[in-house]
This record gives sequence, structure tokens and C-alpha cells, in this order.
Amino acid sequence: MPAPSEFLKYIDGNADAFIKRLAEAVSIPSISGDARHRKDVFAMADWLNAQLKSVGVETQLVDLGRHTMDGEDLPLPPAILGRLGNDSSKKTVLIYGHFDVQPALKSDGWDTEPFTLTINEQTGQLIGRGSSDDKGPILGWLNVLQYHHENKLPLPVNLKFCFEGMEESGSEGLDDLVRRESQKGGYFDGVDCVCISDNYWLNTRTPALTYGLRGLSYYKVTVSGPARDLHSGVFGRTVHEPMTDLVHLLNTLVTPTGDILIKGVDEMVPPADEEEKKIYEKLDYSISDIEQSAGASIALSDDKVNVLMGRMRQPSLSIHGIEGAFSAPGAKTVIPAKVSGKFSIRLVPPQTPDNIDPLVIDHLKKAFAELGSKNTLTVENLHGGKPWVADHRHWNFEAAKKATKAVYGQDPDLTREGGSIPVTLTFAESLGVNVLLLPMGRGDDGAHSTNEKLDRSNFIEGSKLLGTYLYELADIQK
Ligand SMILES: C[C@H](N)C(=O)N[C@@H](Cc1c[nH]cn1)C(=O)O
Ligand SMILES: [Zn+2]
Ligand SMILES: [Zn+2]
Repeated sequence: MPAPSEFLKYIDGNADAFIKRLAEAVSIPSISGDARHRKDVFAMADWLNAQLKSVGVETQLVDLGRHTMDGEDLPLPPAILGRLGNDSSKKTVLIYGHFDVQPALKSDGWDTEPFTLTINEQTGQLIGRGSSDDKGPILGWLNVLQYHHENKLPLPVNLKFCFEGMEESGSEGLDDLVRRESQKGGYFDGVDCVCISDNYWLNTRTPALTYGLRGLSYYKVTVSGPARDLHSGVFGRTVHEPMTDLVHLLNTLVTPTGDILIKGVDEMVPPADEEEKKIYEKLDYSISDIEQSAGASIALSDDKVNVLMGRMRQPSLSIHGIEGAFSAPGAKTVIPAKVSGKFSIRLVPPQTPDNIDPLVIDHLKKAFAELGSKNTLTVENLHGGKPWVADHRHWNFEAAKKATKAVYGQDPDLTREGGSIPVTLTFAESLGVNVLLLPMGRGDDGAHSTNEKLDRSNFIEGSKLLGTYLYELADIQK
């Protein structure tokens, strides 16, 4: 059953109002990883809850309890569960998205205020934190629902929703909720398939469906020693310096070309055979795509297959920052007393946080012992999640392929993504159904980066895609 042409017209006809709604969403700085913004994540939950109700969704906010972040005890933002339709002759689809965002400051290098949606009329770009990751995709669903609600039209499938406000900070509390509600009689009982509304195309021109995600293990390694920050003129070359120790430790983790030096981590992953390599060869992708989205000619290889495998089927280790280090302008001559290096490893099957943690901790302890330092080392795993790979020949994917062809006139790329959405595997395992990632944005959207954007056409055509996917799902043989 194709989507009604009136639906497609409605999305086009209301594009400006939809963009205005996106601007409202972007203006709420719902940064889950910054305690000072926790109230904004709550405000975002209230805003989204009200929007869902206004288009006919029956919702409930679920308290996920409390957690400790950077030593502070904080309330977790609620998850929003919703449902619309309860027709036993129809399939039931569970939609997931997240309403929290990564931090953003104009001083990070943004050209515009990150929490003011700025429309570039020339390029059609909608610029603002969360425009692509993940407020635009969530609002795409509101656009679809608004058409049906205003026109008093039933949806072709029953919908259930699960929106969370902690995805960018390890989805604290969500796994337990999903497992609980997936049991018989639970909120998600009866779900036939899941659609994760997050992620991006591989390039800027070919829509994609994603069937794999890397997992994640995020570490904080702390070296402490002096009772307080010291004067480097008075104490330099007289004491063990925590920063010097830490920099040595970080240097033992990964080579400049990405090889992971922690024994057993790279080795755990079997190499790709020729058949698998053909999958990457076929993808519409070039080195210039990665260099364009990175904003510089810095790809690790000139070979497209190597670059794609590095992102999709190999683990990677990235060093993110050093807490406690002097980082302000000027030339402060300080020896910081306590510094914490933050790094994470993106995981692929068969890696999991459980089998990677001991390798990392053992490596750091040995490397620290070799320094002969009198300082103190601690290693913490801040959060993590397992990798996920799905069957892309399933009817859920077939419906999404048909919808993509109908809206964009082309077949989608089938991708595995380098990023992580840990709850994806939890949905797959606890519900025992197929999970699909249906991306809205492009590969150069700059998620997590400065000047994040969503192209107007991706927001509008992407909203049509979400609606069309539901009509194709209704039709397809289970
Ligand atoms: C792919 C998704 N849009 C995303 O960005 N996920 C984050 C999840 C995360 C985990 N810790 C912090 N963020 C990611 O892959 O970094
Ligand atoms: Zn993200
Ligand atoms: Zn996301």
C-alpha cells in the first residue's frame, strides 16, 4: 500500500511549520552529559511529551531513578513511552529515538549559536545541536502523526514509542526498563519489529538502512600524586608528575594509524574474507566522502574498502581528553595534582565490554608499573554497550527498502555504523524481533561536532520516508 499522496503533499505544505517546531526543540539545551543541564533534559522530556499528546499519542513518563555522574548524585531524566492504535489485525512497530544531545558551545568553533536553529537559505541547511542527532528524526515522527491526527485517519500499523534522554551518556536505566517491559503483559509485549530513528547516511547522496552498530567501552584513567597543584619551577624534576605519567600511558594505547596496542583487542576480531570485502566495495562511497565530512584530507588509507572496514567492522580506540589538565589561554606554570585521561574503544563482534575490560585494565596497570612512578593509578569503566548486527533480508528491512525507493527513487546503501546505540541490542534480544535503523540525516551532518546540521530536504523527504515505511510495513508479508 503506497502512502497516500495527500500525506506527501501535507508534509511539503507544512514544511515551514515543521522547521519552526524543530527550532523549538533545538532551543532546549538537553545535554545529558553535563549536570548543569539536567533540568533542560527534563524540560525536553516535557516538551516532547506534550507534542506527542497533541498528535494523539497516549503517553507515560517513566522515572528511571538516579545515578552518579562525575561524583554528583542526579535524577535520571524520564523515558517517554507511548502508544497509538490497538488493532489486532495490524502489525505493531516500536519506534525509538533520543531527545538528549551532545554538549555544544559557540566557543568550540561554531559559526552560529548552537542552540538557535539557523537556516541557511542558500544551502538549505538547518544548523543547530541535535538537528540531526536526534531531534530532527524524532520530529519526523511528529510530522507523520500530525497528518493522521488532523485528518482523523488511522495509521496503517499500531505504534509504540520509547524515547530516552540519556543516550549520549550511556542510556543509564534504559536497559532494565526495556527488559522489564518486553516481558509478557509488559508495555512492549506484542511488538512485531523495531525501528530506531537515529544515525545518518554514509554519504551525502544515497539513503541508507543500517544493520550493524559498534559497541562501546568508555574509560577514565586517573593519575594522582601531589596533595595540591604545584609550582613547576619549585617542583619540576623533583617529584613524579601525574601528567607526565598519564601522557606516557595514553601513548601506549594506539598507534597514529589506528592499530590498538592493548594485547588481544585487535586480535579478537577475525579478518574479513573476500566475500565480505565485496560488500564494502559495492557501497556508494569514496575517500572524498570521508574527507569532506571530516573537513580535511586526513583519511588513514587511500583504499575505500580499508576505510569502510575501519569504521564498520574493526574496533577503534579514540583518546577524548584530559580532565584536570591546564587548558585555558595563557602560560600557567603548573604541575596538575590529579589528571584523568578519557578514552573509549568502539567494539565489534565478538567483543563486549565484559571481555575487553580485563585486557584494558591489565594493560594500563602493567604500563604504569613500568614507569616506576610513585603516583597512584585508578581505572574506571564509565559506560559501555555491546555491538549489534541484524539480518537485513528481514521483512522489516524489505519494507524500508521499498519506502526508500518510493521516496528517493533509489535503492538504499546497506551499512554498518561505527557509532553506538547500546539499547538496540537490548531491544533485539529481549523482544526477539528484527531491529532496523532508518537514518534521516547525511554523512556530513557533523553529529557530535561543531555546526551540526540537517538538510531541509532530509528533514522533509525523511518525514515522508518514515510515513511511507509504515504503509509498506502494513502491506508486507510477515
Ligand atoms: C549513533 C548515535 N547517534 C550516537 O551518536 N551514539 C553515541 C552513543 C554514546 C555512547 N556514549 C556516549 N555517546 C555514540 O556513538 O557516541
Ligand atoms: Zn549522538
Ligand atoms: Zn543519536
